[in-house]
Amino acid sequence: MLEVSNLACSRGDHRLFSGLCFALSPGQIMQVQGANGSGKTSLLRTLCGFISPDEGCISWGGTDVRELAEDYFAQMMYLGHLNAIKDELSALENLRISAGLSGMELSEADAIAALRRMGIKGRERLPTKVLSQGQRRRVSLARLLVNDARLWVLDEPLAALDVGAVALIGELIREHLAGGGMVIFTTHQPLVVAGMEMRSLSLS
Ligand SMILES: Nc1ncnc2c1ncn2[C@@H]1O[C@H](COP(=O)(O)OP(=O)(O)OP(=O)(O)O)[C@@H](O)[C@H]1O
Repeated sequence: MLEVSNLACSRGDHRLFSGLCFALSPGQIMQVQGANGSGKTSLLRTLCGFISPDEGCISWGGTDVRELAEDYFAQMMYLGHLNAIKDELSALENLRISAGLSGMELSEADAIAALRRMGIKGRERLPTKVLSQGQRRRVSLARLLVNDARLWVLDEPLAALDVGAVALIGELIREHLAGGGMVIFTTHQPLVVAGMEMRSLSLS
């Protein structure tokens, strides 16, 4: 379980949020809502340990994530709103390298299967710089299919996706939750995850 208590964060001299408390259990999904600049990305990055909070505690399974360090990072998958893929490398290379960086060996066949599920069939070996924005986003999201992280932290996962890909992400999230995973995410577009209660947290 992820537990957040009394979390406060500032960027520059501006306090974005304070006194934030919530918990996320296996099978639960939570959407972080708020206007542009309200601090959604900052909250997600704080949960991932990229930003140190001003105050408060983030714990995973009852232990402070600062103590768990790598043990926490190994159970978490963060996808930022930038795709974090290398333009010169193919979709296949990007996916296999990012799996390797997470400590997983991903076979070419498994990588191709993940990319095909994400609709990248026939373009797996092209440099990603020649793919469309939506295709590049799909390559980035294919990482969700090839990791066993319990906690998915997704910043604007639907950006640039067409209707079919949005539905696919909804299905991937549903499968992840059904398997005991947890998801915290932001989006400015509607996301439907069939049969799952969507919790929300609003920043102002
Ligand atoms: N490194 C930084 N230094 C100073 N201010 C920052 C920094 N990073 C973010 N901010 C500011 O913090 C505020 C919150 O930014 P953040 O990206 O968390 O918002 P957001 O809710 O995700 O916005 P959006 O919906 O536009 O993506 C913004 O005013 C932003 O300018």
